[in-house]
This record gives sequence, structure tokens and C-alpha cells, in this order.
Amino acid sequence: MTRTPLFSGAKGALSSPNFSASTIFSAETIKTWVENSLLLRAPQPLEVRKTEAKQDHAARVYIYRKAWYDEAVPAAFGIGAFDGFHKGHQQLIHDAVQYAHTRQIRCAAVLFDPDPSVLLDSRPQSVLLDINDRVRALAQAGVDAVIVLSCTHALLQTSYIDFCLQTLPSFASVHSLHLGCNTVLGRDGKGTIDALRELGAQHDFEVVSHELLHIDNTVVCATRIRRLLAQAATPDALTTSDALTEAHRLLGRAHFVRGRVQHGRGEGKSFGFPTANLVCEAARCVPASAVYAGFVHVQNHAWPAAINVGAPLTFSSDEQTRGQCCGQHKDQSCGSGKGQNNAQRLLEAHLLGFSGNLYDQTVDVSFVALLRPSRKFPSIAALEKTVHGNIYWVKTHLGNAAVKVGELAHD
Ligand SMILES: Cc1cc2nc3c(=O)[nH]c(=O)nc-3n(C[C@H](O)[C@H](O)[C@H](O)COP(=O)(O)O)c2cc1C
Ligand SMILES: Nc1ncnc2c1ncn2[C@@H]1O[C@H](COP(=O)(O)OP(=O)(O)OP(=O)(O)O)[C@@H](O)[C@H]1O
Repeated sequence: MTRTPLFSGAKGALSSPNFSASTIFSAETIKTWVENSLLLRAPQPLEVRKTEAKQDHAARVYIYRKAWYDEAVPAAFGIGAFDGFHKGHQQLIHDAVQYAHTRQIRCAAVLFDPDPSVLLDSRPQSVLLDINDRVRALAQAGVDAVIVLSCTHALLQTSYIDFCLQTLPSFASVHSLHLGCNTVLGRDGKGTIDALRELGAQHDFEVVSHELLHIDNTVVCATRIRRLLAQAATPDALTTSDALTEAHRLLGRAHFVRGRVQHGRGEGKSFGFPTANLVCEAARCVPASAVYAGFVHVQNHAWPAAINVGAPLTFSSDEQTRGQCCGQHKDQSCGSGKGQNNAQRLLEAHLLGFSGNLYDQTVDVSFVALLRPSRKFPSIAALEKTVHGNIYWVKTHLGNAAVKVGELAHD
């Protein structure tokens, strides 16, 4: 069987700022691009089972295919955190699904809520996708079921032997485990690939270890993508390689953030560009403070938008803006090493062609291209002129009306 591209519409074209002056993408191209970015093509679960603490571990099981109900059939399990569901994760799950199809067995992905890193690490860590988004990404990749284990200290203290011989079999008999070659499972990291293989040999299951996907000789991982998003607005990124485009290449789709629309200062209207002011989810990895082109997804419409991430420098005190270009990375790759500050989580978007009230709605914002760094302007006139130029760019390249796309229910 040929490999099905998971995010087939997410090609370079829409994620590069180097458009020709007159490009307007077709509604169909925009629909595909937005739906890929927001993982809107995931099937709806047939059922969501909430299991009580099986082997002390509560779980939610999202069932997508009837095949999952055949309890006589064993299962291939892909296991991990899957933050971002980047191309490395996609390849691993694609291979697990193919493996299961070939053998006519079931296939499930297992992930943890919250991420084990949340319990193991006191530093705040921003995420590329929340758990529900990851479930949808895994469902879109074709697994029969997604098992979300409640991650507790008790689960982290479970030995890899108990995890393989008790926890997993409480969902389905284990045919195989599918893991990256660097994965370790269980208490004290003792479940290495070699240890798991030995256990599998004794208990009749296979361990399929995957070489990690490398792109440009560097492993694809969530940390690399977070770092690229944080670099997106540096002058180097603008003149040499485009870090946002690079992050999208590793993700295989465009990054998005989610936030609730709140009241701003109310001045945008008088400048000629009313904006929806969003406070992005605290845990979500927000790209570096800068001006972007993108789409704002409201119910089943994607609106072309000119977006400013971060507090507007012209109107903010140094206190408010200090450190807003960094703070997303526990490895301190861009500075402070603390969690995202409040200014970094602010985002303003002017939706082209939109009129109406968005207050208190939860919306998703996908980033197409970095347009420029944010600036402190010497005058309102200078700010207006530049922002109108940015809006014109969006109009020229992404259009000035909404495109109908799939809907995503927000809790
Ligand atoms: C596309 C876009 C780019 C922007 N760029 C900047 C900027 O570089 N510097 C800045 O101080 N504010 C920038 N802003 C924010 C505006 O200053 C802000 O929208 C305006 O002050 C209205 O704010 P309000 O909605 O809170 O009233 C930008 C806004 C948009 C929509
Ligand atoms: N680049 C990659 N290529 C193939 N498999 C990968 C890659 N990165 C992670 N995996 C595997 O996918 C599964 C889920 O990844 P998980 O998120 O748990 O691990 P990870 O290595 O911390 O990934 P990341 O750092 O990207 O978040 C694991 O089995 C992991 O080893």
C-alpha cells in the first residue's frame, strides 16, 4: 500500500512569505490548508469510554473503528506524548497502522494526560497541541482507538513490566509495541528497547523500534519546533531562513494557537482596523512576538487575518513588554527560561471582511507567514500606515473574505 500523506495540503506554498504580488489562493486550497492546520479532518469517535482506574490507571478510550470492538483480536500499540504530532510521530503511527492492517490486528495509540513532563518537571513547558488536539491528530492518522491514560505519580511509578503485562492488556491483548528507538518506559526509565524486547520474547509480543526521523541531519522533535517558533521574528530569521516555514515543514502543517476573545482598548476601530484581542491558552506555544498573516477560525469559517502577537509596543510600558520575545523554552534557547509571560500570550487579529461581535468566543489562529517584527512607532499615523500595509498584504495573498471550512466544537 502506498503511504497516505497525512497532511497532504500542507505544502510549502501557503507557508512561505515569498508570494508573488498577485497570489490569491483558491477557496479550495485555503480550505485544505486550514483544515490540515487545525486537524479538522479527524473522524468523530464512535464512542468515548471512560474507564475507572484499571490497574489503578483511569483512562479515556476514543474508539474510531468498529474493528476495536473485536476483543478476540490483539493490538499494536504506539506509545508516547505526541506533542505536535510532527512528521516523526506521523511516520511512527503510519507504520504502526500499516503493520496492524497487514496482520489484520487492531491498532491503538496510547498517550498521557497530562504529559509526564508536567509531573516530572516543575518548569512550565509550552505545548504545540493540547491533549484533545493530539487525539484528533492520532485519529486522523488512522488508528482504531486512542487511549488517554490519566498520568499520575502512581502511573509514573509503574514498572515497565507491569505496564506491559497489566496496564496495556486491560485495554487489548498486546501484539506489539511501536516506539522511537530512544524511548524508555516505566519507573526509573528501566523499560529500554532492549529490556522491552526481552520481556516481549518471554510474553509473546513484539517490540518495533523506529529510527528517529531526521530532517536536515537533525532529529525532528517538539523542542526543535518550539525553538523555531520562538525564533520566527529575529532579524536573522527574516533575512536568511524563515523559521516559521521551517517549523511548519517539521510539523507537516501550519501551527495554530487557541484563545478567547476579550475586550481591548477599543482604539483599533478608530485606526481603521478593528481587532479581535485574544488571550491565548496559557500552556500553548505562541510564536514569537511579531506581525503575521494567517487565518482566524470562527465556527465553520476561516477569515484571512493580519495578526500582531504580543503587547502592542507603541502603547505598552517596558514592564509589560520585557522578555516578550522569549520565555517559551525550558532549555532557555531564547532567553529567560521562564513560562510565557502574559504579554507573550496576547494576540490581536484584524479579520478581513468580518463584521460582528467575537467577544467571549474561543477561536483558533493558524499562521501562514511572518510579515515583520513588531515595532514601537513614533506616531499613530506611522502605525496606521504600516498596519494598513500589512492588511493589504493579507488581502492580496489570502483574500478578503471567509472560506467555509469544517467546524470544531470547543468545550
Ligand atoms: C496587523 C497588525 C500589526 C500591528 N503591529 C503593531 C506594531 O508593530 N506595534 C504596535 O505597537 N502595535 C501594533 N499593532 C497593534 C495596534 O497598535 C492595536 O491593534 C491598536 O492599538 C488597537 O488596539 P485595541 O484593539 O486594544 O484597541 C498591530 C495590530 C495589527 C492588527
Ligand atoms: N523524530 C522521530 N521519528 C520517529 N519517531 C519519533 C520521533 N520523535 C519521537 N518519536 C517517537 O514517537 C513516539 C511519541 O513521541 P514522544 O512525544 O513521546 O517522544 P519524544 O521523543 O519526546 O518526542 P518529542 O521530543 O518530539 O516530543 C515515541 O515512541 C517517540 O520515540
